[in-house]
Amino acid sequence: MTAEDRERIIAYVALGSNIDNREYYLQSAIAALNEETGITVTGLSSIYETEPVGYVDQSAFLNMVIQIHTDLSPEVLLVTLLAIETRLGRTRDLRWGPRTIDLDLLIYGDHRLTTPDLIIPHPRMLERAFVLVPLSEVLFSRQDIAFESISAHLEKLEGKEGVILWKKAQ
Ligand SMILES: Nc1ncnc2c1ncn2[C@@H]1O[C@H](COP(=O)(O)OP(=O)(O)OP(=O)(O)O)[C@@H](O)[C@H]1O
Ligand SMILES: Nc1nc2c(c(=O)[nH]1)N=C(CO)CN2
Repeated sequence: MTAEDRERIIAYVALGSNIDNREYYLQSAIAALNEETGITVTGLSSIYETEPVGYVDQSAFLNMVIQIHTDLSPEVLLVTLLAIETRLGRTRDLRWGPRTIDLDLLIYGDHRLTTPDLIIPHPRMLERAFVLVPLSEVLFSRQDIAFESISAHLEKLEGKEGVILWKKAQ
């Protein structure tokens, strides 16, 4: 089977960071994903500054969601996400604790999957406004943009322009 024969799946990945430099980690993760064979970044949400949820005694997060086109299987895609997290200094000291970068696979086409290592759709995404708000944005208004414009989009972060301070409703 050639690359052309393989099915291209549209998938959505959530990004989160709450260790400085948060913008650097988001940008680096998006660039790393786009450089992977079998992954093309095709859309992105705005970046939202959000209060920590779950374990609350930690710094505010930057969160966003991206759309990708991929011909990787869900399992290989997950391994790729975990490898990029590790390359960007992610450690796992505390569940839901501070992280340089968190990459969660939210949706993979219309597939449903439950294995010990991977659940799709992401089991906690419907409880998380910091996922649902940017996911809605990328689903409904920002599809299919060119990667070149992603860098321009992220440059807007300098001086915090374009960062929306958003607090979870109680
Ligand atoms: N859809 C998914 N996306 C990412 N990881 C998943 C998914 N389903 C299951 N996992 C598993 O969850 C494990 C732990 O992920 P991670 O350390 O990023 O969790 P977390 O971000 O702290 O918490 P949460 O899972 O609530 O977002 C991963 O190693 C992976 O095997
Ligand atoms: N605001 C916010 N809170 C969180 C986040 C996150 O990305 N943003 N991630 C968590 C574990 O996945 C736990 N809590």
